[in-house]
Amino acid sequence: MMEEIQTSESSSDRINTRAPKIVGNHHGVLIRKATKTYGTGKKTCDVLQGLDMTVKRGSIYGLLGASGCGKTTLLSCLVGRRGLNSGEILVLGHEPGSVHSGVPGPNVGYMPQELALFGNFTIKETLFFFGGIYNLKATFINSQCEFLSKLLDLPPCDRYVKTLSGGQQRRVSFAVALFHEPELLILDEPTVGVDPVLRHSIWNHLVQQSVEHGRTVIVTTHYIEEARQAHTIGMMRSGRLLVEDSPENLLRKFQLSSLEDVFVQFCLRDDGRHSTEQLSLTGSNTANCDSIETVAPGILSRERDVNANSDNPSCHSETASSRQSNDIKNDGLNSKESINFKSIWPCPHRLAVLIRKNYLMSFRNIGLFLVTFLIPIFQSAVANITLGNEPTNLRMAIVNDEIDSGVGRVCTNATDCEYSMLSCRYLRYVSDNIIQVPYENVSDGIEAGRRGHVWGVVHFGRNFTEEFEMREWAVELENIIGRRINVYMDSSNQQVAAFIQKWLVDAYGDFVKDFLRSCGHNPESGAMPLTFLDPVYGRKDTPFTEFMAPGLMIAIIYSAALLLIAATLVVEKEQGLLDRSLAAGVQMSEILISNLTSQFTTMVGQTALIFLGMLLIFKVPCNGNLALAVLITLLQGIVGMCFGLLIAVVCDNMNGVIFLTAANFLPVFIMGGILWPIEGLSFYLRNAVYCLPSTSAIEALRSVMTRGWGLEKAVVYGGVLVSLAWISGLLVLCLIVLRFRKNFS
Ligand SMILES: Nc1ncnc2c1ncn2[C@@H]1O[C@H](COP(=O)(O)OP(=O)(O)OP(=O)(O)O)[C@@H](O)[C@H]1O
Repeated sequence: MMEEIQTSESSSDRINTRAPKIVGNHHGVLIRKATKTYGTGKKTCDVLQGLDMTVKRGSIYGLLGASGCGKTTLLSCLVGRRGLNSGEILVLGHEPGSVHSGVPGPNVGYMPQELALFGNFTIKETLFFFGGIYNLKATFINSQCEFLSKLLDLPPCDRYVKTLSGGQQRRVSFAVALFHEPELLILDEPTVGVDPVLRHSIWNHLVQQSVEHGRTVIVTTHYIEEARQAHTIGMMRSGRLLVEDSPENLLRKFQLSSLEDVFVQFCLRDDGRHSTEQLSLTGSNTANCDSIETVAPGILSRERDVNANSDNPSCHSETASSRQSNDIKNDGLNSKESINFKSIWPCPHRLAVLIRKNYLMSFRNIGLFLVTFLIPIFQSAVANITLGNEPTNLRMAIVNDEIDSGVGRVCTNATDCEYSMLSCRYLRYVSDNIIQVPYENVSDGIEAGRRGHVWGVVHFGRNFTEEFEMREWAVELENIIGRRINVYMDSSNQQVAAFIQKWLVDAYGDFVKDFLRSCGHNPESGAMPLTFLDPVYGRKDTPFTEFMAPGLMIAIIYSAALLLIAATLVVEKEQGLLDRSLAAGVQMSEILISNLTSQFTTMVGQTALIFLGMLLIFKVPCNGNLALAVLITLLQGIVGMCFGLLIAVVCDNMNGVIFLTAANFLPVFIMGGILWPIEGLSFYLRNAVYCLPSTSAIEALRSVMTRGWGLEKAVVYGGVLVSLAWISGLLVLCLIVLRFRKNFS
């Protein structure tokens, strides 16, 4: 069946841009003196310790070893996802990552331990995604889909991956590694969670691939006995290969019936530092890494016993380096291959496939898609509804000693020029936002304030009106005190206290003017000789929302862009999707660009909605050029995306993303002048906050929206330039971190 398909889908139908076939090398994989370390300082973990490995081209190599001995690390080095600290690797005759290797790329099929599948894709879409990365033709992908469905007993190809059982998903993952018919298959535990019948058929297929098609297969498994079907078995322990031989030879030499027993024998010898013939076949090395806690089923307990019997688990010195040096020369390990700059340049067809994937993922998750747009609208609505409004229903205790009903001193609604109960007349001018609650005396009012029943006490003396009447000639201190309105405030809430204070002062001005008018005087004669005329910019009563709106809009767009891109990439990282894509030949720069592109369209939509809401629903004016305001906001969104990219390349899990996003938000926006003017900061801090990514842009947007300024003003073009500088700086930083992490991860 397989042959039929391969014949019918011959070369012209298949891969358009496969890497050139490697000729003249009889090794599928050759590794010499590989060392790999994780961490630094005291936390250093030596995972590979001078490991040597030889995999014949066209053979199946079963890599066995306890959990944590470094198998996955070794495989990730083979596919070019990690670099060695020292030592050398040749894959299909070339260094992984070199121009002609096709690894990472179409020459390798990599099945990581994680599922590494897009849950919202169908099986067919999954194959088409990876097929697109390899630039395969649709007819070939379709035929492979049909063939592998039968071979691996896959559900119908239009089933969504997330709806499949665990075992079915693993088979799809296996199919993804196989379907483009790579030269080299690297399979990290492909048979986990697969039933025995299917496991049998998978191994048969692997044998067929190697025997009939000359493909090289490296497979790790915890089911040691199934590895009997491999041509060579490598038994790995603590970052070294204990032995490398055919299963038959191993069983014969030890006169044992199971490979599991052979493995235990090797572990025992390793721990006992016995130099055996078998051990001398490979170059074994030095120190042990960390403790290996779990091992494969069946050998777990025995491995533990072995370790328990050993006083000193460190390992042997090497033996077979002379044999290897010949191999190294023959295989050209010493000649470093250059990494062509062109090969890391983004490739248009892969970019297109990645961008399409991003859009498809967004549309498939319709809930998330809607939330992506609704959250910014919701946030701006909440901010507009809750911030900047005047507080209402504020209870104030009124202690009016003028009132004495026993002698007829009661409040009236008098509006004429009569000096009578002026305290009551003043209170009529106090804003309705204040609820006036009469109290008998000042101490009761203050006690009510202490209990939180009122926001303060307004006290009028018994002779308030009389002293007010005498004001023209009242120069004695007691007259002045007598006409005072004494206010005791609960100033625990600075905003509320400030409002009440303003309303009481305003009420006094209105009261005096009205009284003077009723007495035939010019009302302005009682006004303060300080007048605020029409403002240069803004309005006399500019609401707080207008001050806050520019910062708020930037904050919403910036943080949404940051979180979305960081979360998307880190989730792909966590699920192994990123590793699989990179092993398929996708460049990290392509992943970054494709994410920037697809997230940009989302951000444009979010920006449009926020501007519509702010301008049309919440009536925030934009006195300047609207296009300029949108540009400044979008640039800040891109800054947020670049920050998100940086967070994604630094963090390996969502906890890190959440932590860094939260840590980033507060300083950027609170110090950036979104809620409080930065003029309120100390001199040094005020200059320092301009180094934050959003401070200048918020000022620029505020100047455009409220002052109507344009790009000719330094504040405005400064905001644009600072955003551009941050974008470039963050992208460069991303690339540096990526290079650093590739070399040191
Ligand atoms: N990114 C990393 N940073 C630090 N240590 C790591 C990292 N990845 C793996 N390790 C450590 O390296 C050692 C080898 O891990 P690796 O995943 O290669 O083992 P393995 O043989 O594949 O195990 P298993 O069979 O359980 O998958 C382990 O001790 C692991 O904790």
